[in-house]
Amino acid sequence: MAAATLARRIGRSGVLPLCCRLPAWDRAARPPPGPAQPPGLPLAPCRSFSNNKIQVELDESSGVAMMKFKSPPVNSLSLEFLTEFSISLEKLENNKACRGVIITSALPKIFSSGLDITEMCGKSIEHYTEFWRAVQEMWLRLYGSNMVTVAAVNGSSPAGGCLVALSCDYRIMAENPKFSIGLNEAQLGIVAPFWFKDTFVNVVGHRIAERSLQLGSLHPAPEALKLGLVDELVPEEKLMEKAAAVMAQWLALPDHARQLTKTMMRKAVLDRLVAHREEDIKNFISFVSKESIQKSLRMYMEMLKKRKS
Ligand SMILES: CCCCC/C=C/C(=O)SCCNC(=O)CCNC(=O)[C@H](O)C(C)(C)COP(=O)(O)OP(=O)(O)OC[C@H]1O[C@@H](n2cnc3c(N)ncnc32)[C@H](O)[C@@H]1OP(=O)(O)O
Repeated sequence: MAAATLARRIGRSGVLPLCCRLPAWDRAARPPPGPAQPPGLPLAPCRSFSNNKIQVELDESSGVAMMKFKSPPVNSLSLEFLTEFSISLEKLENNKACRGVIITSALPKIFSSGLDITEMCGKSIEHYTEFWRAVQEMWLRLYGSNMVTVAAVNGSSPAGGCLVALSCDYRIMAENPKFSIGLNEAQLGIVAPFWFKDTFVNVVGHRIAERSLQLGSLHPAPEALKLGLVDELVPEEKLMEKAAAVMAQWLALPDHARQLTKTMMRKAVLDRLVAHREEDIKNFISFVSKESIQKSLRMYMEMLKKRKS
């Protein structure tokens, strides 16, 4: 199905951020999961669905879904990717058998390269509107999710990729100093919107966020740990095992208590975007339509290509 059609469908379905929905207290009561499953073993019984860019497998016995980004070369967050992402989250959220999701990448060395820059270059106002609505939708769903969300960051994760990780409940990163993470928008000559910033501040605090945002810093994994941008580092081969163990720990608590606490911590930030969604889209369009911004984005893309050759 074309991305535009999928995106329109989300728009028509009037999806509300989860902070505005009835919480899922009525989910099937489950006993706390046992010890984490050993790595490499297939999770069973398993329901899986796979779209073009994201693969999802739900282990119904543990209530844990594994979501893998698989959009080469760099898992950039295109309109199509974002639409699949939101739909996948919605499917899991509405599935009573699912209580948590681990988000990772199926590609080596890259978690996600952030928003697809080509979606912000030389496109129509209609396209920018649709794209930005899809970015908002993804964040509202992920940040407002009632599920436990664990990011297993197995590669670099700039800008929008970092936002995905920041929006989860817990971040585990592969301890490779070549992998970096951060909101580097300023390096592209663009500005992270207020809700990117709010999400960042909620994780690392105001001072660290301010410095990192102004400098557009990409932090190598060990530095990201020191700043609290990720919660722990583990050797790459242990990443999924650790993510499963962390998930089991979080799922050992009663859903309703954890979910109410999460809502209490995140609601103000979510509500702020919900209240200003249309204004935020207008701001994005007016910003990205500026010739100077278009020039910066084109130059950045050229720099990426030159660096390669
Ligand atoms: C305006 C309001 C604010 C909007 C907020 C914006 C948020 C964002 O997320 S903006 C995007 C920020 N992202 C980045 O700065 C990352 C840029 N990419 C990289 O640094 C690197 O590509 C990498 C570290 C992610 C991977 O490096 P490497 O493995 O060496 O791969 P290449 O650099 O050779 O890239 C392969 C291929 O992919 C293209 N590409 C990379 N990132 C993006 C992207 N974000 N959007 C679109 N395309 C991207 C890159 O140009 C290469 O293309 P080809 O040369 O055609 O193969």
